Amino acid sequence: MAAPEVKSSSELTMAVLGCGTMGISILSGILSSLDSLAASPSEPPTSPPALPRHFIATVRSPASVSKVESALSPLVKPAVSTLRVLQSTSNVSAVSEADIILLGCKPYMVGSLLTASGMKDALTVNHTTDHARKQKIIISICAGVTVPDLEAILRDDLGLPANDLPIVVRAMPNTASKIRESMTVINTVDPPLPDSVTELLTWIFKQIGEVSFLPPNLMDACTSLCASGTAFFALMMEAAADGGVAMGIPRAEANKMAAQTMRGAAGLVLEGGEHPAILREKVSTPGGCTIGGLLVLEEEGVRGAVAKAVREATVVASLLGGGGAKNVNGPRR
Ligand SMILES: NC(=O)C1=CN([C@@H]2O[C@H](COP(=O)(O)OP(=O)(O)OC[C@H]3O[C@@H](n4cnc5c(N)ncnc54)[C@H](OP(=O)(O)O)[C@@H]3O)[C@@H](O)[C@H]2O)C=CC1
Ligand SMILES: O=C(O)[C@@H]1CCC=N1
Repeated sequence: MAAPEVKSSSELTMAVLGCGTMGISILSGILSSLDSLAASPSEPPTSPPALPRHFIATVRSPASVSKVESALSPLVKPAVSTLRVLQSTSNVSAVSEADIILLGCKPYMVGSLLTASGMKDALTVNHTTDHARKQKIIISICAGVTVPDLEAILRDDLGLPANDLPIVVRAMPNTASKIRESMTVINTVDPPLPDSVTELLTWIFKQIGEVSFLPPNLMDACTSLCASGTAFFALMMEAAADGGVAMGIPRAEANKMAAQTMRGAAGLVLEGGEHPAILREKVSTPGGCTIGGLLVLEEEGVRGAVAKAVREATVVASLLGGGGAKNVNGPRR
């Protein structure tokens, strides 16, 4: 664990407030990426002028401090990056020190965390220095919490003057950030973010996977398709492996075969440029086993069920910012 260091102008500090499953996944990806960049310095420079190299992660409990330290410390390389893992009592000092603040807490915690005593000073722009350099960037990955929600908390609840508001960004990554295979959607805003901020955001999220920019009205659907989607595909993978086990394949082999087959199908679409429907047809020999299996899936309504799950999770996601959804799946069905 490295101690805080004097930063050069090309080094930014990023604080992750609430470094749980997602915070660990995102920091794992970024730390690995910084290490790879340092290992291949001859590559053409495509990075923004200043990169996040100093990281502060906060969590509530001492047990989580140990968990985050053991997950991330092996990825911190001296001369490349530094990391401090602190308890939530240090949220304000972490924000004070940071250029970029990633909100990785649960959606219902955002209000209390951003209005903690001392947070106003920690977030206030220092007008005695260069404004552009000192305006902090808050990136929220919290499901259902919109940019206007965050700005209202900062302006109305915390009392920050409008011209002192940090730059607020909503992004939706997924847990595959950990292996740098996230699908992250960044919420576009009007007026657009400054180019330098877009460049920095793109760099951050490109280090952990693919990045798309979409308007705010689609962010809940993106949360469902990309973030919850990891769990949806995991369930399908598990179901396919179960079928294999039922037909005699050992569990470990079945899990590996299901996962690699899913990866292969995804690769044919993403890298091979194949449309999913054409891919499905190419595998379906007339009178063969694939069409037999596919028709069972259609008769059982799998297509409709999967699409309905994406629609349902979109609705639930939209309710998470206002204190949480009650009776998930209850009143809407
Ligand atoms: N899980 C996912 O796949 C995805 C989640 N998201 C969003 O990401 C956010 C985080 O989700 P996830 O990582 O699953 O949640 P976790 O529960 O894994 O992580 C939340 C973290 O917040 C910490 N925490 C609690 N209170 C405080 C506090 N006052 N100050 C600082 N830290 C605190 C917790 O610490 P402790 O462990 O000590 O309680 C924990 O480490 C959510 O808003 C969710 O909507 C977005 C995309 C995908
Ligand atoms: O289920 C949830 O609420 C979180 C947000 C997106 C993925 N997991």
